[in-house]
Amino acid sequence: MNNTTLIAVDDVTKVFATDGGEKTVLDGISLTINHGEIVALLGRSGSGKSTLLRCIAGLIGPSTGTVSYKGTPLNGSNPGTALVFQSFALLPWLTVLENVELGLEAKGIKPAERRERALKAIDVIGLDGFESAYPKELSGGMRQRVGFARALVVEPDVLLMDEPFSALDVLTSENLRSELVRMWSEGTMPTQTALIVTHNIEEAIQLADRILVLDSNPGRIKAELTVELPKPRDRRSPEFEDLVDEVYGILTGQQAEPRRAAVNGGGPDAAAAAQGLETPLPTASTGSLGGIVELLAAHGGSEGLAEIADELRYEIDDLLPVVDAAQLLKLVRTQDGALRITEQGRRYAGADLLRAKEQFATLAVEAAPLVRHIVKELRRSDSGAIRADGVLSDLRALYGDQEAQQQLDTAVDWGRYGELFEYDADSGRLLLPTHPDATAAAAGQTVDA
Ligand SMILES: Nc1ncnc2c1ncn2[C@@H]1O[C@H](COP(=O)(O)OP(=O)(O)OP(=O)(O)O)[C@@H](O)[C@H]1O
Repeated sequence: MNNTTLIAVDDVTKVFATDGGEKTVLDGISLTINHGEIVALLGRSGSGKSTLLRCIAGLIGPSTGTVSYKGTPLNGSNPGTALVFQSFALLPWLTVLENVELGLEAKGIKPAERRERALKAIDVIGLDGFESAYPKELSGGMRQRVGFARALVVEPDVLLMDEPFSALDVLTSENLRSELVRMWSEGTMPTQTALIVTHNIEEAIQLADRILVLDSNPGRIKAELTVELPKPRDRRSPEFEDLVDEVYGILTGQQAEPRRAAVNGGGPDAAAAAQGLETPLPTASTGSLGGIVELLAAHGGSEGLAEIADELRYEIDDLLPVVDAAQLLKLVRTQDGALRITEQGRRYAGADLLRAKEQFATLAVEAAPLVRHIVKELRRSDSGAIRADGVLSDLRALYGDQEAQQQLDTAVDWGRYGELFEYDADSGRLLLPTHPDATAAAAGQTVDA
């Protein structure tokens, strides 16, 4: 591999404004992309992968730090890159050929050369014969090939891909991915250097020479792995499977970091911190929590995370919050990419519904600060009821609108299951189970505060 650095990201931070203040999405990110290598950026949903990719493409600027292309800091879009999006982003009224030519038109290249280069890119990416088709006449896989052709036609030094296979069905994405690996290995791919954003562990291992694992909240580089297995890689090989386990180990080793509210001045911020609300609840339903503990019990108490994801057909974004929640409640623990049931977990799996609920209630009050906070406030109130809005506004300062609501919804799900409190959507109140309106609220059960 040639070690010329094409892209250097130096101590990049990105902060977005939210309703309650601001949110640090990327924090102190430094990385390089060298000529001839394929780098994967792997992380959970919301870890800032797309934001980092957009900073590298120069579509947005970092709040602090720099992104450089061949040693020159960017000032606007990155001239050495082209993007492939998850959603294809084709213009429906243009043919395949015209869609591919579009990127060249923007660069002021003359029509004859445009046509010649577009035809070549179409040929390389396996779209020969479809030049005059319109996007709607193509399958998802073919449309994404157009997306690749449109990026490759400008002959970028670095191809930037944002989850390019995630909108495709499993077989189509497998097919396109394998084809790209083959083209890279055989040297028929015009662009030799790439950065791919993905939340799919196997995809990262299949494609990349180097994997950067991003931590969430805020996004930081948590680990870097070099993948030295020869390509094409056999995902059934023990080496491949070991790597999958290693990445699962890295991703689940993550502790939820206390959130620092960005509101200056400290008022609601300090109050929220005192209540422990800055430690987020993993957004897992009680049903999925019970399910994972039972699955483990049925598997003799221990199973690899990759196998569990396979069995449940879960992506990491579905599985990891459930694992986090089960770990938080000490029902399971992770070890080297495997999940093990704890004594507590065994009791939970073996209990009848009433006992399971009681046990859950104790564990949730012990380990989940938001649930504990709501129970405490309810017990403190004379009426046995509090307004959900008040809790929500404390959460907003820490998490922003959407995530604050998600936090409250999860706490309500947990509180209800453990029969710790009820939520009455009509009046927007949280209620102790002994409150006269609690039974009616339990019968309603919709959460849309
Ligand atoms: N323009 C913006 N304003 C405010 N917040 C934003 C903005 N863009 C992204 N965010 C927030 O930044 C966080 C990271 O988003 P980003 O899309 O980069 O993550 P991701 O790892 O790519 O996740 P996903 O896989 O779900 O796309 C999210 O919480 C998102 O809500």
